[in-house]
Amino acid sequence: MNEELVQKIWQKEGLAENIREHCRTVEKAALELANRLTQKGVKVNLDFVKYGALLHDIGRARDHSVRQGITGYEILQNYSVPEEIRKIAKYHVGAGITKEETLALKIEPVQDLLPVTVEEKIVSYGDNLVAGQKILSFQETLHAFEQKFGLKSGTVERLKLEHRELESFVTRDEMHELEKKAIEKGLSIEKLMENAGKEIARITNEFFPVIRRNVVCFAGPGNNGGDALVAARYFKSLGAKVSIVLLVQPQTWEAKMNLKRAQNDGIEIKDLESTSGEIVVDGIFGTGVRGEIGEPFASAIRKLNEFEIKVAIDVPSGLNPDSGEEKNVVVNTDLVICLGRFKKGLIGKFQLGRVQIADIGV
Ligand SMILES: NC(=O)C1=CN([C@@H]2O[C@H](COP(=O)(O)OP(=O)(O)OC[C@H]3O[C@@H](n4cnc5c(N)ncnc54)[C@H](O)[C@@H]3O)[C@@H](O)[C@H]2O)[C@@H](O)CC1
Ligand SMILES: [K+]
Repeated sequence: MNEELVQKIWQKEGLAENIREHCRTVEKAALELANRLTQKGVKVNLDFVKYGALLHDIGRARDHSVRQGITGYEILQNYSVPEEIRKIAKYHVGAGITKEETLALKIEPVQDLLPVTVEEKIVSYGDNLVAGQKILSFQETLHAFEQKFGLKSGTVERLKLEHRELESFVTRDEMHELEKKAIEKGLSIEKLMENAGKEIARITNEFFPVIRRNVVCFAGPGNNGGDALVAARYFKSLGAKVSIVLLVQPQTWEAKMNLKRAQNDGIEIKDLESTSGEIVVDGIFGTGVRGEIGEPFASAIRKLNEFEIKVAIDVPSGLNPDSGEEKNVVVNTDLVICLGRFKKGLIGKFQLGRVQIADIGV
């Protein structure tokens, strides 16, 4: 891939001059963001970002509808452009488009058009920040999006998620600092854990209604397990049939306390072997995971992966929260609910929207 090929494609497809200029501005915004991420140790392919930005609007040579991303993808199939760059064009429109929205907008074929990789998200987000030839701040962009799409629209929600993933993520240590500051301000781990459990149940229920369904909460030794024990109580109050799989006795005071509360609430504790259900909540390990995963945790992760719907608390167990490296076993999650902030190790790993952020007060 090189500049010459970009020029050739622009020329051959007859892309209007003002759109070419717009693409140059998006290239600038996207590369600035990509460089900031690289400096923070996030792996980004700068070529994909550069050429993806330059070609993201190629569909507009023929198509000015919301389908232009797919049209662009189709155009780029006629050239020797890497698939990673074609997909940047395909998924850049708005802050991505969901399958349901493609149906409503009559975009065919009906499908999710949501960015996944870090490069796809950078170009989609960079494009959103550009108004005409100007690069706006996130706040200015958010305001404009709220005016255009409505405060509670899916597009505005996804723009915020792009911002949280690309511009306000944290490492394990940074999260620890935020937690300390919250405690100095008068919050406690107990309160943060209560907030976390409540939000996990609420957000899960929004994606996968839990009423009358079997929800199994897997709890590991630390505070990630504590969150799962709190969530169990809230799932019950939402009408789910809840049980807990306790892999080891809780190790922290807050988790121990919440085990008692769950038991007092009449929630059943089940063995790993006898458990089954539809929705499973992964509270095995969060940001405190270290080294390889041994027993009984490795078997628990394998068992958990057999459930139909898998929701991870904070980080899928088995994933390094800073580097994103996968350990010997890892939870294949459908939805991750990050507590307080997006965790660095998850950048570029999930389709936009599949990582939600729970506000816990930090
Ligand atoms: N940071 C915050 O503000 C908050 C964090 N909370 C939760 O707390 C979590 C972090 O809690 P913890 O620091 O207790 O950590 P974890 O719950 O992630 O796990 C730590 C525990 O697992 C054990 N462990 C780690 N790696 C292991 C391995 N490979 N094999 C076997 N055992 C292993 C450790 O010995 C320790 O007992 C977060 O991910 C989040 O879910 C919430 O409770 C609310 C607030
Ligand atoms: K987890």
